[in-house]
Amino acid sequence: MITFDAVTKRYPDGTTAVDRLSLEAPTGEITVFVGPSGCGKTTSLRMINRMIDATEGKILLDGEPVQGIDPPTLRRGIGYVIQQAGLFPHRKIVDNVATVPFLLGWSRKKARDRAMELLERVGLDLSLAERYPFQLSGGQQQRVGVARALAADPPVLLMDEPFSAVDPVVRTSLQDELLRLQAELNKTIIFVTHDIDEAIKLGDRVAVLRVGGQLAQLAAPKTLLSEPADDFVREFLGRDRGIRRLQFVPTAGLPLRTDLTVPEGHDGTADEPWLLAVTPDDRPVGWISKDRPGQLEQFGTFLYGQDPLRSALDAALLSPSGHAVAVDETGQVAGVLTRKALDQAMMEAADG
Ligand SMILES: Nc1ncnc2c1ncn2[C@@H]1O[C@H](COP(=O)(O)OP(=O)(O)OP(=O)(O)O)[C@@H](O)[C@H]1O
Repeated sequence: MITFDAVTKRYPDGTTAVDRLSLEAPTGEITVFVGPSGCGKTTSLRMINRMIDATEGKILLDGEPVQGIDPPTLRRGIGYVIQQAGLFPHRKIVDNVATVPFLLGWSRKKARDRAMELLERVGLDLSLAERYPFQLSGGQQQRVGVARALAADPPVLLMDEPFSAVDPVVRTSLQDELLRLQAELNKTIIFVTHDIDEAIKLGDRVAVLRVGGQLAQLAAPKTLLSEPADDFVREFLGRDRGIRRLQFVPTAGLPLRTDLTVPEGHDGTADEPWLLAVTPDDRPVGWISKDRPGQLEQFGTFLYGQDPLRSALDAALLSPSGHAVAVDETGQVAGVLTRKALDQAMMEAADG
């Protein structure tokens, strides 16, 4: 566990970057620091591995003040990932990752084997191992940065806006990869971002900081969205806070209609305005409208019971029928969540 106990950082020019920050980042969890530019996120992060020293207060690592640990020893137990990956430009990818284990006294072969294992773990093609950083895309470099930070198997990982320099698609896949890795590794991670969506997706807990370096709120993402502590947090969360909340509402147990599916090629005659055409093994093909029976209209699906209500809403909005198609893990239709049932579920979510 990492503990901030009334930590203040004043720079020599008088700027108070962090102001009496107190919080706990539990072991094995991702704690996200989020807030507007200049609110002290990076300063807070760097005080943990003593790249910056606190002016007042204490930071404890499993109860031990970091101020009492010499920086090289401290940093051996702390991986650090930054925005532009910060790779050594003249070393091959495999050697970038092997550097830390090698410095820790591992044999060159063992360090390289470990590096290859980690490159695979972060989802990189091993054929890239012999390349130099400039021969990789930004997203690939970022994965190498994560592999390198994990090389010495540190219990703590500090990540400073690690995914903000890549495009949104790559960014989403890096986020997914981090969550997948974390489910295996259970590191204690502090993750800095200014992107509230990223904070909500990745954080077990999210600390919202305001300019001046004060903690505005520390809460689980769901609580943050439903009970923002004050106007600053509410505003920072943005206008679509209501939609984001649906991310945390389960679809398990929602009533599905199973009488709206018909075999492919059906002529659309029924009392229903919309019917869902399915293959013989129950995979959705398209919606048939009573008004345009010869035409298949597009549909949207969500994984029933696993995807949240936000995905069901998205599926409904993707289709002119306004209904969402619920599928199971095999892709077969579990039923149809009608617009009416969806509206009901959203109303209940807003009340709760
Ligand atoms: N070396 C320094 N000397 C003086 N002031 C500094 C120094 N480094 C940072 N600051 C100031 O401290 C405050 C917090 O900076 P910090 O980099 O921690 O913010 P941040 O939340 O990480 O910002 P960003 O999202 O823009 O990276 C800012 O007002 C910044 O200008």
